[in-house]
Amino acid sequence: MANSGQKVVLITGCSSGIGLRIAVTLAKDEKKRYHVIATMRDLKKKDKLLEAAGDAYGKTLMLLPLDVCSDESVKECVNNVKDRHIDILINNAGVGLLGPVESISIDEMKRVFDTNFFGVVRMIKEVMPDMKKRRSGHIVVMSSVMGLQGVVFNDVYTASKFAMEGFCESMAVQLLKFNIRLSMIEPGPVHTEFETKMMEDVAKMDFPGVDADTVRYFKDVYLPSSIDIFEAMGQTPEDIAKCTKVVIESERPRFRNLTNSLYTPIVALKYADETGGLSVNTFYNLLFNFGPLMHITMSILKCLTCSCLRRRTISPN
Ligand SMILES: NC(=O)C1=CN([C@@H]2O[C@H](COP(=O)(O)OP(=O)(O)OC[C@H]3O[C@@H](n4cnc5c(N)ncnc54)[C@H](OP(=O)(O)O)[C@@H]3O)[C@@H](O)[C@H]2O)C=CC1
Ligand SMILES: CC1=C(/C=C/C(C)=C/C=C/C(C)=C/C=O)C(C)(C)CCC1
Repeated sequence: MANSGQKVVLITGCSSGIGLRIAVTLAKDEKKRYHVIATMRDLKKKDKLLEAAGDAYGKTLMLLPLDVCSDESVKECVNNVKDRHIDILINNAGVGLLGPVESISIDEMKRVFDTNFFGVVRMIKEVMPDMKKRRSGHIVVMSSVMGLQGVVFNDVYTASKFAMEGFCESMAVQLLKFNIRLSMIEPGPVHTEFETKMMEDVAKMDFPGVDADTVRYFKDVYLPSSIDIFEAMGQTPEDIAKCTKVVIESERPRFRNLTNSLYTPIVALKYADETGGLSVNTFYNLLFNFGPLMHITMSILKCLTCSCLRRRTISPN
C-alpha cells in the first residue's frame, strides 16, 4: 500500500522493454516517492520485471493483471487500486506493425488500433473521472516519433500513434481546466522486443497480393535503412525511462517530449513547409536516393540538430 506522500503510478505493458524499465526506475527512486503498480496482460511474464525490481517488489512495486484491449480487465484493474486513487497513469502498452499495406489484413490493423489507440482511450476514460474529482493527476502517453511524422511501410502503426496524438492534443486543453496534466513521450527507435518482434514478423511474411517492385522496395531498400537507423539512433529503455521520470517530476511538464534530438530536424521539416512537400520529398530522397549513404546522412542529421535550424524553422522571424 502507498505511504502518505507517495505518488501512485499505474503503468501499462510492464512485461518487457520501456514499461518494465519505467516501473523499475520509479520503484527504485532513492527518495521512495512512488508506489508503482506495474501491470501486464499475462502475469506469467512477470519474472523479468521482478528480477530487475529486486527487493523493491512488495515495497514500492506491486503487480496487477491488465489487458488494455478489454473493457472488463481495465475496470477490474482500476477497481483493485486502493480507493481507485491513481496520481500518474503511464500508458505504455503498444504493438508495432510493419510491411506493405496490401499484405496486412484489416483485422491485424484493427488489433493495432485496439491496443495503441483504444487501449489508451479505455485507460483514460476509466482513470480520468477520479482525477477530475480530485482536481489533480498526470496522464503520460508513450507515443512515438511516428506519432508526429509518418514513416514509409509503418503506415498503420503511424496512423495509430497519430490518432492518439490527436486525441491527446484535444484532451489536454480540457484536462488543464481540472489541473490534470497530459504529456506525450515521443521516442525514435529503441532497442526492445518491439524491434525483435517486428523483424520476426517480417521474416515470416510472404507478401500476398503485393507486386514485386513494392516487395523489393520494402525488403531491399527500407529494411536495410531501418536497421541502419536503429543502429545509429537507437536508444535504450533506460534512456526513455529517465526521460519519463524527468517529465513526471517537472513542475510544469511539457506536452510533447521527443526523446532523441536527432529527430528534431525531421519533425521540423513538417512545420517549415505547410504544403507537406518538403517532408515527403526529403523522406523520398533519404530512402530511395541516399539509402546506401545512410551513415553519411546520419552525420548530416546530427549536424542539423544544432539550434540554428530550429531557429530558422520555428521562429517567425
Ligand atoms: N521500441 C521502439 O522503437 C519504440 C517503441 N515505442 C512505444 O513504446 C511502447 C512500449 O514498447 P516497447 O517497450 O518498445 O516494446 P515491447 O514489445 O518490449 O513492450 C510492449 C509492451 O506492451 C504490452 N502489450 C501489448 N499489448 C497489450 C495489451 N493488449 N494489454 C496490455 N499490454 C500489452 C506487451 O505485453 P506482452 O508481453 O503481453 O505482449 C509489452 O509489455 C509502445 O507503445 C511502443 O509503441 C515508441 C517509440 C519507439
Ligand atoms: C528516419 C528515416 C527512416 C526510418 C526511420 C525509422 C526506422 C524510425 C523508427 C522509429 C520507431 C521504431 C518508432 C517506434 O515507435 C527511413 C524511412 C529508413 C529513411 C528516411 C529517414
